[in-house]
Order: sequence, then structure tokens, then C-alpha cells
Amino acid sequence: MTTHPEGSPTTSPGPSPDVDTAPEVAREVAAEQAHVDRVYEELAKASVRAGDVEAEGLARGRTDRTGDVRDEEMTGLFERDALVFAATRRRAMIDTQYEGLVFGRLDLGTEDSTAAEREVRHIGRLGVRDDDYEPLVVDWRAPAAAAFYRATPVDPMGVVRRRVLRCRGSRVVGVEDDLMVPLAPEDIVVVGDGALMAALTRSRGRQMRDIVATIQAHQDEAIRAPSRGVTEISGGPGTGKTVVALHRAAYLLYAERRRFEHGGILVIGPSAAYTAYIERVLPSLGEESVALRALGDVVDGVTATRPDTPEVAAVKGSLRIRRLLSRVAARPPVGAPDTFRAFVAGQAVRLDHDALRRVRAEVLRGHQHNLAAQAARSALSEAAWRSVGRQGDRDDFMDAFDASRDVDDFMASWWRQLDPRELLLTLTDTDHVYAVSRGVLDHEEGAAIAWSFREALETGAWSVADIALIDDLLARLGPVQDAEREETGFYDIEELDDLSAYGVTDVRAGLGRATPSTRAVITPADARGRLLAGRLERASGYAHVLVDEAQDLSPMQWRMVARRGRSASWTVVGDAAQASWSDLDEAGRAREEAFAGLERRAFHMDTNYRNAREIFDHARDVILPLVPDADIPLAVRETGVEPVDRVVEGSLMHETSDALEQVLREVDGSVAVITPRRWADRLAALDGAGDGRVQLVDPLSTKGLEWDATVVVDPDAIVEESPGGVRVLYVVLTRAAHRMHVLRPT
Ligand SMILES: Nc1ncnc2c1ncn2[C@@H]1O[C@H](COP(=O)(O)OP(=O)(O)OP(=O)(O)O)[C@@H](O)[C@H]1O
Repeated sequence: MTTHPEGSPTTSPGPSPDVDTAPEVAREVAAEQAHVDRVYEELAKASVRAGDVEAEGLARGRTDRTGDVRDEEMTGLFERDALVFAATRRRAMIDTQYEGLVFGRLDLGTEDSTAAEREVRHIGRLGVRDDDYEPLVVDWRAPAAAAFYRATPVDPMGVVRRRVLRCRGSRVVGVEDDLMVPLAPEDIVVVGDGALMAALTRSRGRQMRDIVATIQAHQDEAIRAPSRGVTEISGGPGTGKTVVALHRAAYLLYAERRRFEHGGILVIGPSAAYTAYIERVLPSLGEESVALRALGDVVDGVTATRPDTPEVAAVKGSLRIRRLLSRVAARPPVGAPDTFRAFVAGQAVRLDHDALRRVRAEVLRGHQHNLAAQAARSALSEAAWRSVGRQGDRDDFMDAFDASRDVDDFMASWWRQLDPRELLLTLTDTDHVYAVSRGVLDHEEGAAIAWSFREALETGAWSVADIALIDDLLARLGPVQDAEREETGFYDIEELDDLSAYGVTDVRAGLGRATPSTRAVITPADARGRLLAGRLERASGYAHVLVDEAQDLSPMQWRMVARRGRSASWTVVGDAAQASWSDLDEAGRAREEAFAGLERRAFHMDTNYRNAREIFDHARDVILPLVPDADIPLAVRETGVEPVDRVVEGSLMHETSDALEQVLREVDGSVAVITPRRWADRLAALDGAGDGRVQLVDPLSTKGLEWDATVVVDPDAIVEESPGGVRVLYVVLTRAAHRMHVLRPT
């Protein structure tokens, strides 16, 4: 029996608890199984009904065209159809989930109430009713389920017993009870050691799981907070910030489905590894309509995973870079003529460099470049008319200007469409960078920026920080217009309707036209082609934006995200002590700008559910001396096993392998070897060891993730190599749930 699970006794990791066989537990499990069986039967009936309704609906639809069925009836029919279809789809999905559809039960009444007087309410991932419309399961997000998460012995909210059902598929394998009144009524059995501890002790898989059965009261408050304005969730490592925020997204979709499904919810996390790690949580809660994006993936049409060096990332992330971008965007396109000569209506027109510069500046004051070709042409015509001293008939002159092939040719290069990425690639030239960064960057910074774009050109890959620069330029220039796209050719492939008709079997976005040759495999011709491949899309707005690891966004990244949340409400999750961004003040200001004028509410999480206490103590001792104001949570679980921290005398590979062997024996699930760049090649062979259980990971990519055990290699080098220094090491040291080894090469 438990009261509040956070006071539970020492536990150690081990295989998932299996079916409980004690007679009283078996009786309770059998009773729950009977209810769960009924629920699945009801869902099976709903599936059949869905098929019938669909068939009937289609048949009626055909009759409708002859006038037999009114429009309103059709609308009603399809709404019903859609509902049943959604339930069926969700059931299919939930069947495959780790835990079952029904996961909780409330017995509502008082200490003295009899069984007949008490109400039993089952809680699950979606609401299910029987033929008489009586609820068999209440959706966890419904107000009627709130007491499941909020009831405490101090404020029982009418709950006598809260029960968590442990299920495997549709089979109930155990129950865990919490009694909310001092004494159980005689006919109420209370079993189990606490669902939370059972959940925390289990081994971790490769992906995050939902916590719908064990959400704690303080987490529930953040999950169900009003949707308006900005909801900020802070707390130290492992306090459930991410998982709470994801449940909040599911809650918002439930509570205001029309608004959030239609307007969209965008979830932004630090890396592709992070989005892969969390991507199962929302579908397991029956929600699939949320866009998950890594910071390198926010702009449609371009993707980046490559990090910059800390120095370069600092420059690219800072708002200073905007002045440089503004100068780059205002320059004439590379190769554009710097004088204009033409014969118009029998008069020689000549505009020199300065005159053209003035026309360009004037047009750009009121327009985005890519949307201003017409405005530029007309401003040019006015300048031309002035340059001939306004001689002759103005209308004749303007008509001739408009019809002139010379003007067409000139405009095609002087005001051609500009792709933001093309402009960034002009920054491979160090002298050009010096010219556009005067007064903004010092010499060394300018050289580093030029070098970083040359690296992009060598690797054919943008860096994560570049994506915010591309977005900034896109906002300045406007989207590339269609006519130009046809000319550049990068986009043609996407526009062909049926590629197989051309013998194309494998398309990777890239250069070149699809020719009707046989079995063409289209790949970008070179690294530059890869950098320019794909069509950039203008930022689309969302109704809600959820930013995880918010402490890591650079000011430029805040601006990029803000463009997608201009009329959104926000959930923002972070922990300053885990920051890898160097100038927290500047990022803080950019963040405030994104939220300007919005109402704010804050939630603080202070219980660490991830790390065993022994592991977290070790991490705390590393961070506190250097970041005394770090937000230190309380770790609730103990294993009795201290982390290993030792100097490596012999071969690093051997000793890392030995540590791995040990932890692989001790835990069931996933293991990470976290290594700084300098040892990555040497340890590369360990990736995938232990029958695929071992992952080799760099420190920054561990953000937001967790493993059953970690082997941390060379903590000093991790501090040296990371822009956030000891804060990044703190992240690394707080990733293990059950075991950790720290190895220090000499
Ligand atoms: N109520 C809960 N029941 C079961 N597990 C929980 C609960 N709350 C949190 N957890 C688990 O604790 C672990 C840490 O959660 P999460 O990753 O959301 O923390 P975080 O605060 O975002 O961590 P970090 O800042 O270190 O990335 C996860 O395994 C999560 O499932």
C-alpha cells in the first residue's frame, strides 16, 4: 500500500514486473480484466458500426444527388462517420501501444460509503460508451478524470481509492492502488507498491513513453493550464518538463480541438535525435496532428543537423548578424550589371552605378526583393525618364520602356529572384564578408564566418545555426516567385506529376531537369546543388507553439520561431543550468520580444523522476560550485549503487568496453557512450554494440534524451569543447536512469 508515491522505499532496476500472482491481487486483476474486456468488445462493435455507417453514408450520398436526402442529414452523417472512424483508427493504434487503453479507476464516495453508494469511474486514453451511452471509460483529459491526477490524501476530491491498471495490450497484468482516505472501507482492497515507482524503475526504451497513468498532481496543473498566452515550465533535469509539455499538447487538442487541430501545434526541440525520441508520445495518446521539428528543421524546404564551432555559432546566433544580412540582402545580385543602357523611344538612356543604387534602395524601402520586380521596373522607368531630361511625350516613353527587350534583359539579371541560400553562399568569400560586416564583426569573426560557409560548400550541408539566417533572409526577400523557379531548375522535379512515367524511380531533391530517359536517378550534381535543393517556404503560422529546451535557442532562433507564432499561444520549457547558448541575456531579450504583450503563467517542477539519487548527486556536485543558482530538483528513487568515476590508465577503448559490458549486464534497456569529438573516431566501433543496445552520442545530442545507463568519456574535454561548458557536462551527467560510469583519460 502507498500514500503518496514520492516517499517510496529504495528500489533497484530490473526486468519489468510481471503478472502479480498473490490471490487478492489476482482477484482484483480478474475484476478489472472483465471491465477491460467489455471496453474492447464495445470498441470492436464501434469498428463494425463505422464500416456500416461509412457504407450507408456513401450510398445515401449518391441518393442525395437525386434529391432524396437533405444536406443537413448528410452533414450529420459524415460527422458521425468521422467520429467513429477516428475512434477506430485510434483503437488500432492504441492496441499496439505499450500500455493499454484503460489505465485507471476511481472509486468515488466516502470512507463510510457502501459499494452500492460508490461510483466507479474508469479512466483511459479515449472515452468509450456502451450501447446505452453509459461511460465505460472517461478520456484522461476530460474534467471527470481530473481527480485521478489531482486527488491527494489531503484533498481527496471525493476519491476513496485511486487505482492504476498495469496492462499489456488488452491484458491487465497488475494493479497499483493509492488510498485517499485514512482508512479503507471494509470492502475496498488496496494493493500494489505505487504505480509511479513501478514506472520509474522500469527500463527505458529507445523512445520516450507517455506517462498518462502516473501524471502527478503538480504536473497535471501545468498540463491543464489555460491555453491562452504563455505557459512557462521550468525545473531541473529529469523533472518531466518535456513529457508534461507533450501531454499538455494532447490536452489542448482535446479541450479546444477545433482551434488547435485547425491552427496547428508546433513542437520544437533541439535536435533530430530529440524529435525521434519523443515522436511516439503524442500518437500513443491518440494525437497525430502535431508538427515536431528540430531547430535545424523549422524552415520548410531545408534541413540541417551539422553544428558550427562554438565561436561561429555565437556569431550566427547573435542579433548582430542581422545588420550583415540586411546589407547582403540590399546588394544587387551577383553578376548584375552596374550600369543601364538602352534606346527607348529614340532616346539613349544611361543610368550609372549610383543612379541604380538609389533606385534599388528606394524600391527596397517599401518591398521585399522577390515580390518587387514590377515595382523595380517602374522605378527604373521613372529614373530613365528623368535621365533623358523628360524630353518628348511621357506616355510614349513609358510605353516604349515597357515594350523594350533591352529592359527585359536588364531586369532579368539586375532584379532576378534571389534565394536566401544563394546569398549566404556569397559569404564564402572572406573579402566580401569583411565588406558587409564592417562595424558589426571584428576581423577574426568575419574570417570565421567565411570559413564556416566554405565548410558548408565543402560538405554540401548547412549548419543548424544557418537555418535561422536563411529564415531571416527569407523574411527580408520574400519567397522566390514561380517564373524564376522554372528558370533555375532546382524545383522542376517536384512539379512533375507522375515521375514514374519518365522512368524515374528514385528522386532526391536536386538539380537538373527530369528528362524522359529511362530509370533516371536524380541526385544533386554537387555540394552547391545540395545546398540549394528544395523549395523554401514562407513561414506558416501555428495556433500553439511549444518550445522545449528553450534555454538553448539563440536570439536568431527565437526570431525564427516567433515568425511561426505571431498569433499563437505558447508553452515554453527550459532549465537555464542546462544551457549551451553563451549569451543568455541576449537570448532572454529575444525571447521576451516573441512573447511581448502576452499573459504569462509559470509552473515549476522540482522532482527528478529520471536519475537515481546516487547519479543525480554526482551531477549536482559538478554543477553547483560553478553555477550556484542552478535549479536543483529532488531525486526520488535510489538504487543503492554509486556511479563509477575513475581515471583511465590503459587503452580508452578497452576500458570503455569493460564499463559497457558491466552496465549491459546490470540494466535491461538502452545504453549510451557519450564522448567528446576528440575520442569519437576511436570509439566509433562501440556504436550498436550489445545487440544494438549501445549508442555512441556526442554531448550536445544528448539534450532532452535519457538512457538506462551511460558511460561518460572525458568530462573535461566535454567542458572544453562545448559552448555551454560545464552546463553541457551537467546535461550529460543527468541522462542515466540507473547506472553511470565516468571515464577520465589521462
Ligand atoms: N509522472 C510521471 N510518471 C512516470 N514517469 C515520469 C513522470 N514524470 C516524468 N517521468 C519520467 O521522467 C523522465 C524525465 O522526464 P523528461 O525527459 O520529461 O524530463 P525533463 O525535465 O524534460 O528533463 P531534461 O530537462 O533533463 O531533459 C522521463 O522518463 C519521464 O517519462
